[in-house]
Amino acid sequence: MGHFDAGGAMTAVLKFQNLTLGYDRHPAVHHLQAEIAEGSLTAIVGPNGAGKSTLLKGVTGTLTPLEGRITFGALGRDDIAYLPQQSDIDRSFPISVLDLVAMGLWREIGPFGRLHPQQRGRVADAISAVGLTGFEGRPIGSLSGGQMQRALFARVLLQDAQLVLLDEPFTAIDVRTTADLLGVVRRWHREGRTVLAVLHDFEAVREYFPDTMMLARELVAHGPTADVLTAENQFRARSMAEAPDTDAEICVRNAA
Ligand SMILES: Nc1ncnc2c1ncn2[C@@H]1O[C@H](COP(=O)(O)OP(=O)(O)OP(=O)(O)O)[C@@H](O)[C@H]1O
Repeated sequence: MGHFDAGGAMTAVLKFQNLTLGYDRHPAVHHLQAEIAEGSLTAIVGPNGAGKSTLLKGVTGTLTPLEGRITFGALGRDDIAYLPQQSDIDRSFPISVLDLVAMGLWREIGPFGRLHPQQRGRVADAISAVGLTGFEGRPIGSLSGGQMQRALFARVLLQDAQLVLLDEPFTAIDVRTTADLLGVVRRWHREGRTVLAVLHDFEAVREYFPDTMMLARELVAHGPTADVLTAENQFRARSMAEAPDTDAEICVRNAA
């Protein structure tokens, strides 16, 4: 479960090698070189449009690199649980909280499988762990934003993945719900899972996330949170993000 092997070397769960990701050949993340240690709890921060969500989409495989690559240590890509931004989720889909959460067992039961009693118990445990007992039959469209986020966390809990990706999990979520869900994140960390979370609240990052990666299209800094969240790095990130994007087409830097 540790970050380091017997020789003290870091065990990487994920490696970004000269990674460029983008849309229609317009890069959003440039030439990223970084490694994510097994069991680490890392916040991804940076200004709007910095490429944070794009990076997570690269890890899930939704986006194929324009250049460079992403490699997975001992893990396969199917050992990832991903919580997208709330805005990317279709709440009009007519399913209950129970069905949404039970989708976390999809790998075990397949698309049309029935839940065994033992699996029903695990679904109930996950719903209880996020404080949603009593909401099982509610259509997801009737939930508040915070209740929906609790349900999505329960689904991730059931997925039992070694790598957990969270995209702005606490945006527009109240203090109490955030505290409860941060408890779930700490549990994953204690269990030795690797967690990457896109966050905007630096106070929460300082308090709960030992490591931070700061992006502004390019990597600004990556390492222990106190070393990364400096005023100087924040200033650099802002000026990099505000600079006009001269990469109208695929970036050719380092290509020569
Ligand atoms: N589907 C898309 N098609 C085209 N461009 C996109 C798409 N999604 C994102 N982009 C662009 O890629 C860049 C990075 O976007 P991304 O969503 O990764 O930023 P972010 O750091 O997550 O920002 P925020 O903090 O605002 O959520 C932005 O310039 C954005 O406009």
